[in-house]
Amino acid sequence: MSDYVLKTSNLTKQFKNQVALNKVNLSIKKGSIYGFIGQNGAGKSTFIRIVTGLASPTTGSIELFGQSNGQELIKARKRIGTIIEGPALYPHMTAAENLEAHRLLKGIPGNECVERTLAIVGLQDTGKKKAKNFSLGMKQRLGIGIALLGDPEFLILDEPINGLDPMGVVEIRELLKKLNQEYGMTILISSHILSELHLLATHYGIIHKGNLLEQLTVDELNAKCQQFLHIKVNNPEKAATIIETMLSTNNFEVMPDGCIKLFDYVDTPGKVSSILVNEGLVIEQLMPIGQDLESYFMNRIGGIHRG
Ligand SMILES: Nc1ncnc2c1ncn2[C@@H]1O[C@H](COP(=O)(O)OP(=O)(O)OP(=O)(O)O)[C@@H](O)[C@H]1O
Repeated sequence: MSDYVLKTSNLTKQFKNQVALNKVNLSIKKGSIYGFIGQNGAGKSTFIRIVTGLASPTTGSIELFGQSNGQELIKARKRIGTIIEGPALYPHMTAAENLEAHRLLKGIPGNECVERTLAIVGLQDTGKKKAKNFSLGMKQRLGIGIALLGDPEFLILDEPINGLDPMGVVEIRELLKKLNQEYGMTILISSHILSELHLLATHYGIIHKGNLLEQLTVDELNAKCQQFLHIKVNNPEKAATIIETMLSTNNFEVMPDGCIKLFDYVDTPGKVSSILVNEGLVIEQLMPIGQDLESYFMNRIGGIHRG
């Protein structure tokens, strides 16, 4: 059994004079939450449409649950749950009625799944309230509920957080975490804002102008974005002792060249410098280094440097 739910090989989509995807080799590990990041027009929707079978590639191939051809690939696609172009809700129906209508459309036997799904997405207490009166976050959760009918193993969501208020973002994040951790679902979620996927994705893929620039794990991304104070003094050993005793932290590293990376006090460099100076050290350099997630993304795609 492959460890991967999805693997693409040189996936390319060319519209008349526009290359929407250029030889994309993307892989998604079973059990991961894969954050697919790219600006508007980067190629995310085109990628998702090909994976879900709504469009075909110009060249290249996809392997889904180990299947890449004909009927087997069609069968493998039945193991995907997705929201295509916004949740297909019936505005005059309640949450339960919406789920029931979609259950019948999908030909899923037995209506027990309706109550179960309502509970999973946290809409079990919405009673007679019609979908048109739901908040955006609730609508999105109902859309995810519809995608969950049929017990998919792989959930694909195109910009599900787009336009939600902060509360809605938290609701969706918590729901997706639950689906991943409690139900073992693998999730592909696209966004044009990297920081939206922070605290959620375990893996990231950055796409720009149809090219997959980088795939990295959350630990690799955090390491790249880690902020620290870069300190260069005349006596690093003494500085290390002072940091430990007077700043009560050992969250620092003395580098081979004698420079110190201090991972605490990044927002209060003045406190660090005054203590070091008071203890008689000469500071040659002391500055915060590192970047936030959004700056990393912008730098990676060649945008403006804000870090
Ligand atoms: N049917 C089409 N015909 C021609 N060009 C298309 C078509 N669909 C997409 N494109 C182009 O392909 C590129 C990638 O579009 P795509 O919708 O995949 O990007 P995206 O990352 O999903 O962005 P968005 O979030 O804006 O949808 C864009 O330049 C877009 O204009």
